[in-house]
Amino acid sequence: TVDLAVAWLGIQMDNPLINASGVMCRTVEELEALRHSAAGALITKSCTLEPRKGNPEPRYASTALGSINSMGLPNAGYRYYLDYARRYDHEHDKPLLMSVSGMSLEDNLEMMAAFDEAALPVLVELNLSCPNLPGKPQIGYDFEASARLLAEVSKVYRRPFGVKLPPYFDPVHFGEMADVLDGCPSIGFVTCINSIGNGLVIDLERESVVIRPKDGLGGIGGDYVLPTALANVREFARRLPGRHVIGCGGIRSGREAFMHILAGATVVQVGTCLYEEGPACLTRIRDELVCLMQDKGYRTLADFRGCLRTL
Ligand SMILES: O=C1NC(=O)NC(C(=O)O)N1
Repeated sequence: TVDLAVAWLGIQMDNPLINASGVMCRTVEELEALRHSAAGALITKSCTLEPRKGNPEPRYASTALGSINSMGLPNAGYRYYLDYARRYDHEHDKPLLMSVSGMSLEDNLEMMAAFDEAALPVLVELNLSCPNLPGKPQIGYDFEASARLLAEVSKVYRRPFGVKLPPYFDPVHFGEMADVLDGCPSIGFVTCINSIGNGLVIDLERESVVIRPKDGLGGIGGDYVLPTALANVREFARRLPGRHVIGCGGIRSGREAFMHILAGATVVQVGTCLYEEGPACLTRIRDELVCLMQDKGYRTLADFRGCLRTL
């Protein structure tokens, strides 16, 4: 029989599926639905110091091959998610991860210090890659700013944490960001990838863009991003052997989940597919992954993790 269990950074999951931060995780109701789903763990919507309404709508659209979004970090503020984490039954329930995405270095430090003070058995994923804040660049594309932020965060948050990275598209950049992360001992995991930023989807009939913010520019997710996501997973897993990589991008069946793990991912996150299909997709993907492993003769995820063949 197949065993999907994963133990990493002090948490135990009975399967490797997590929601991607931002999808179905902004309210307690959504988080509770995820907690009752087949997800092996759940992660909260990236939080900011104060609540945010986010960008003007329409700010999400689906396409035949995936999605485009410019949500603009709508969230209830970090205190709301910290409160949910305080009430959470960490000992008996599935692991809870928290995503943090401050609007400034100071905001990130204030939130991370609060999370440190709370000393909850959660894993924090620091978002370096939101592409949808007008006028603000993705920190993950500024290697020096990323290094400074991680050094400062490590001083106020004294436990291992992770980062959500944007996609990189050049081996030199994989190397530069891996060097930044290698230089920060607190980084226990990296999540590759966030949406591919600032794409443009056009509605041919209306001869129009499909989302309002930034004249139609938004983060791309879904089938479009799978090859880029797999490349980032494999390249960071190779360069950071002592850290975990969470694979995110283009997963909509057991097949892509298998590919991400084959490329080196410890566990995987599901975004666009979860948004479009709802939490039942996690049951489907989990079962598809089991069947695929059975067909291939694998009993555990470790039997094939990181074993992608080259030619
Ligand atoms: O990090 C993020 N990635 C996205 O694709 N969208 C959200 C957002 O816009 O809130 N944030």
